[in-house]
Amino acid sequence: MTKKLVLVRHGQSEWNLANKFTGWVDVNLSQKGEEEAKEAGRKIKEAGIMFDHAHTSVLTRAIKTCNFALEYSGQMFVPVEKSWRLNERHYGALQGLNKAETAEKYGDEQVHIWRRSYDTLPPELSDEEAKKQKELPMFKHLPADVVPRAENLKVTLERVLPYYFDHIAPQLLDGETVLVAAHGNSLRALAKHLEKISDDDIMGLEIPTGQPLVYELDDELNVVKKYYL
Ligand SMILES: O=C(O)[C@@H](CO)OP(=O)(O)O
Repeated sequence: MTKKLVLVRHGQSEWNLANKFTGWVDVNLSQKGEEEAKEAGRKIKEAGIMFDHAHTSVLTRAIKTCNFALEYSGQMFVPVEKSWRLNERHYGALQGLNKAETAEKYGDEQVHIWRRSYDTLPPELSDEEAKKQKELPMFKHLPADVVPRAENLKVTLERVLPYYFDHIAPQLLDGETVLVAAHGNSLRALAKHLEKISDDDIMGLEIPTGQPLVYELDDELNVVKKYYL
């Protein structure tokens, strides 16, 4: 039996709009982002997709996108699980900086490497910033060892996959239809695994905001079909 997994990258955030590196900073959706998330819900409804479970990160922009997608597809009853493991990739000391200004300072090439290379880490948070981050209510229950100071896609993949294997895959294997509302890079990590994309080729994969991406999977969770609604 074909299994269905739908990924939705959160709608445009206030920092996507301001062109700032965001990562684990908990910014809100922009007006346009809310509209994108509602539209994702309408598209899901139109496609007749009904979910058994939904998963999102602990960051507001993804949670709101998940809620809007469920509300506008008429299925707010669906149980939602939240995990830090679905958070955006941590952008380290780049968080809060403007992407264009950073490219002027360090060069386009360096910024492209920080943004899209599989295994180059961006500069880390300072001790003081790391301490402040750890005190935030959404992270204070996490062991210090798992709160990053910076992540590349490789590290992101390594913390997303255990969640996929333990929480999402078992539901798919039970024949359930699952929604994951998360972030550009946590979803790129998941897509890399599902589509068996190489470390080099993953640099070229972009997932647009607010557009539901459907994977149809076989009994061993291999992708048989992939399409955007
Ligand atoms: O700033 C971020 O956290 C991400 C996603 O918006 O940016 P990038 O496109 O560089 O991965």
